[in-house]
Amino acid sequence: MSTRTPQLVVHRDKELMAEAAAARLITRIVDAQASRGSASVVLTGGRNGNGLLAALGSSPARDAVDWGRLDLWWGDERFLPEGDPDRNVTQARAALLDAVPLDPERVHAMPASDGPHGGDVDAAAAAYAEELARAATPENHAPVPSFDVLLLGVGPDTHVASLFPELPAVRETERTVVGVHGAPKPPPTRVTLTLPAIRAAREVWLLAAGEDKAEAAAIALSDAGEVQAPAAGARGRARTLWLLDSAAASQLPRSLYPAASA
Ligand SMILES: O=C(O)C(O)[C@@H](O)[C@H](O)[C@H](O)COP(=O)(O)O
Repeated sequence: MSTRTPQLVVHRDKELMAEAAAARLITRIVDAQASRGSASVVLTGGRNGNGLLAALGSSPARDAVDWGRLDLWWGDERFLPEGDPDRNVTQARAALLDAVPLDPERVHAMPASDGPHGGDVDAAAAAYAEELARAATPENHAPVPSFDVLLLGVGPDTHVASLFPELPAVRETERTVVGVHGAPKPPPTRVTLTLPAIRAAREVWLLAAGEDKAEAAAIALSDAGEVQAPAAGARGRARTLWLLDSAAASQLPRSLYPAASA
């Protein structure tokens, strides 16, 4: 199987999906820390991303992670004031980050709308792109680090991060981070990694649970174009993994549905 071909794992329900994904992520982080000294993970907003973080927090294996040697980045952020309950970073802190001994210097939250760039979301996006570029090394494949795992929730319209179908952000081919204006999912103003930044990750994991994701998963895993179906363009350099529950997998063509998943 080519590394460009997404792999699928289907779980009974979203709770099991979150627990299995958390166990998988712990293993991946521990392996990366063992081989390279540190690990880097890109977090996603949304219920499934937060469900994974909560499951990770309740896993006894969480103590296997060296939390001080983990870099955390975000795939997107809702452009709201610091501490706003709708910010992805606020939700991630509540779900897990406040409970583990992370190095604050390695927690790379995206700028808030009351931060140094004020309400200028494009300047905030450019600043985050610079932060990523500073963390990249010459052997990385883009002006962003080669993230070990980049997590993405999938919207019912096939959006990932804040890359919505047909909006300019999904067509970006140069910049690694852009501001989003007029997103169909509230709030309308957001900051997002672009597909070139996402595709610099070693592994991209897409999380989808529930009936309302079934059509999106089927479209993104067929021959859809990335401008119409952004999830179709989210690929990792070494691996692309879709983690689904059975409801989200219910409309997949039989040819894609894995033979033995639980
Ligand atoms: O800021 C956000 O809302 C996101 O990062 C977004 O891309 C999310 O991951 C999907 O909309 C899936 O969300 P659910 O997991 O809640 O369905």
